[in-house]
Parts: sequence; structure tokens; C-alpha cells
Amino acid sequence: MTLELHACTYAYRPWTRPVLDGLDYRLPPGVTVLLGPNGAGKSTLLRLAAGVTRPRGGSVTLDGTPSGARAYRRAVAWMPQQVTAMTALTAREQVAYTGWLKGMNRADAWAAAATALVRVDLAGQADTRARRLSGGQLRRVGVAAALVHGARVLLLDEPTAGMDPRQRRVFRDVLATLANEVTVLLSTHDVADLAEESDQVTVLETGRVRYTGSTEGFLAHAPADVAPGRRAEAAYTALSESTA
Ligand SMILES: Nc1ncnc2c1ncn2[C@@H]1O[C@H](COP(=O)(O)OP(=O)(O)OP(=O)(O)O)[C@@H](O)[C@H]1O
Repeated sequence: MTLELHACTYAYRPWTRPVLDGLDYRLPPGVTVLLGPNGAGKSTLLRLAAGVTRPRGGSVTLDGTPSGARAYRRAVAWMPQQVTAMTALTAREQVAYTGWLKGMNRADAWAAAATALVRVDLAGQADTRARRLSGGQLRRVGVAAALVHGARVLLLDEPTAGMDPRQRRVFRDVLATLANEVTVLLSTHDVADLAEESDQVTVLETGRVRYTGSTEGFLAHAPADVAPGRRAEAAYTALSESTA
């Protein structure tokens, strides 16, 4: 299962400097955490990988299937940075609707939505209108929607933003169970929280891959005397401060 961006260029406006300029990126199996400062291009990369945005140049493929294809859309799930509550729908309806949009029949989508909500610890709110949920709960609806149709690649844009510590823990547990099933790329600013639990780390800076490789290799950038719980942050800082 190889998701690949090849020579991808993307600018939000034709006259502005591209956010990504000829980017080559290959997503390895397992869980990869995508780090980088504000504006580095993480969301843009995720949107291109999700096929919701088309590159101006280059290609995005999954085992050779182009991102515009229906098979690609079924295989890849994307959770946007802003999860929007669908007015009038309950949490379960919103998740089921995503499954239906991805090609599931209504009955399967309805059943899978319940299972996905259990996985993100939101079964108790299944019948609550999505617009009444808190920001953190709504993000969990977004995670459930990404899980509902059995995608093989999950692209999650800051999934833990706004979650309280308990919900972060739930999310990390979900991630641990997913690790053997699917390929995950998730962006986060919670360096300490997630980077040490991932298989790989990618650091993006001004649209360029500053580091991509094993989490172990990433952590090795931390100074030797750093306490174990602080290694990810220290490694990230060291990488950001070193010259390219
Ligand atoms: N809709 C848009 N229109 C114009 N420019 C945009 C738009 N979305 C993003 N950009 C610009 O593209 C660049 C990359 O943004 P992007 O959201 O991909 O970065 P990011 O790494 O996800 O940042 P953050 O950590 O703040 O979410 C930034 O300079 C941003 O201002």
C-alpha cells in the first residue's frame, strides 16, 4: 500500500509562490506523524493526499491509482482540520452519511457508524445533534467518520486539537489498534504526545521535507541528556534550529 506524491506543486493563487514546489513524498506503512511550524504546508499536503485538492503539477497515486479515481477515494479517508457539524444531523447520522458518500449502502453505513462511534468513545452521544457537541467531541466525530468506511489510508489533520487529556488518551489507544490495520498520516502540534508513539516522523518546513524516517532516527536528534518524556520536543527543536 503505497501513497505517493510525485513532483507535486500547489499554489493557492496562480500569482503566489507555491506552498509545495515539486514535492516528492512517499508515505510508509504504519503510523506517521507529520510535524512542522504553522504554515509549513501540512494541511496542504494532507489535502493533496486526500484528493480533495488537485496538484497544479505532479501526481498523487495509491499503488498507481490516481487520486481522482473512485477507487482512490474509497481507499483513502481524510479528516479536515475543521470538522463541520452538519446541521440537523445526529453524530451517528453524520458519520453514517460520510460512509454513504464513500459508497457504502445505507444499512452498512448505519451499522458501521455505531461501531466507529464506540471506537472513539462517543457511543453515549450517538443520538446527540452534531451541532450540540463540544469542539473536542466534534473532532472525535471526524475521526469516526474517517474510520467508518474501512479505508486503508487515514489522513488526519490535527486530530487531537481541542481534545482534553482523557480524550487524547482514547485517541492514542484508537491509533494503537489501527496501527496494524491501516496506514496513517496525521499532523499535529502535540509533538510530545504523539511523536513517540508513531512508527515514522515527517517534518515539513516551508513546503519541504526536512526529515522523514523512523521515529527512532528522529528522536536521535535530541541531545543525549534530555529526559525520556521530552525527547520528541527536543529532537524537533534541534531539527528546526539546525541549518538545512
Ligand atoms: N485557502 C487558502 N488560501 C490562501 N492561502 C492559503 C490557504 N490555505 C493555506 N494557505 C497558505 O498556505 C500555506 C500553508 O498552509 P497550510 O495550512 O498547509 O500549513 P500548515 O502547516 O497546515 O499550518 P498550520 O500548522 O497552521 O495548520 C500558508 O502560508 C497559508 O497561509
